Amino acid sequence: MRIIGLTGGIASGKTSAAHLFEELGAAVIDADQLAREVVQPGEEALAQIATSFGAKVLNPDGTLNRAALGEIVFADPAARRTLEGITHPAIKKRAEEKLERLRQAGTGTAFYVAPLLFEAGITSRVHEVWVVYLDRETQIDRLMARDGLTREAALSRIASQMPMEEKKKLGKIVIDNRGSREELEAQVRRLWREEIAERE
Ligand SMILES: CC(C)(COP(=O)(O)OP(=O)(O)OC[C@H]1O[C@@H](n2cnc3c(N)ncnc32)[C@H](O)[C@@H]1O)[C@@H](O)C(=O)NCCC(=O)NCCS
Ligand SMILES: Nc1ncnc2c1ncn2[C@@H]1O[C@H](COP(=O)(O)OP(=O)(O)OP(=O)(O)O)[C@@H](O)[C@H]1O
Repeated sequence: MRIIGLTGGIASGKTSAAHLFEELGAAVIDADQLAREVVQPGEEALAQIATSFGAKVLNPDGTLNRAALGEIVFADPAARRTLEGITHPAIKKRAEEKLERLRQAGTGTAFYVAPLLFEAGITSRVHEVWVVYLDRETQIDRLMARDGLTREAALSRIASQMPMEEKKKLGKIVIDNRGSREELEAQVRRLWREEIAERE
């Protein structure tokens, strides 16, 4: 099974691109989704987060208060590393399990969508890396609009990741998402045809 790592900066359009590939028939595993699964009530990682960060990162019903935790970790690199130390092993384990299931089902190509593919050193687990790219101002605008963040909060999230220009240099294929959704879709369709369908 060929595994394509799909990455890019925050709000670059990874999820949007992955949905389009999925509509065309691709198998997709999304690290952000796995990150949500591993902190569900009853999961070990949630208990560890509560121990490390205190009850202020929990909602009254015991679920994770993502906004409160986000405010802490995107302003403090040491806190972010603590959180990653808890969640990343659980995310990687779940990803391996899902990939194994796809392999057993005879899947030809699978996308592993992960914002921190480079930062977390997961590139060795995929066969090639594709990067969804966006210029900084468009990235700030889309991030503020999607998550209702101030410019300052958007900038601190962007600063917590490898700069997009660096990521762009490391991609075998770069999907340019500066344009419209239609332009994104056209690129995805072309890549599907030329890089996946014709090779399977
Ligand atoms: C801090 C948390 C609670 C904030 O939750 P929130 O719902 O606001 O954001 P969400 O999870 O949807 O992430 C949105 C985007 O933020 C960026 N991001 C998330 N975690 C990180 C991180 N540790 N470092 C840098 N960027 C990150 C990614 O681009 C991601 O796509 C959450 O992101 C989290 O648990 N992060 C740690 C797990 C992790 O590293 N996830 C990234 C995928 S491996
Ligand atoms: N070509 C486009 N034109 C306008 N808006 C877009 C385009 N592509 C994506 N968006 C919007 O930009 C925002 C970010 O896109 P998306 O959620 O796909 O990014 P992402 O890389 O998965 O982000 P994250 O790293 O935070 O998970 C979303 O609100 C999405 O609807």
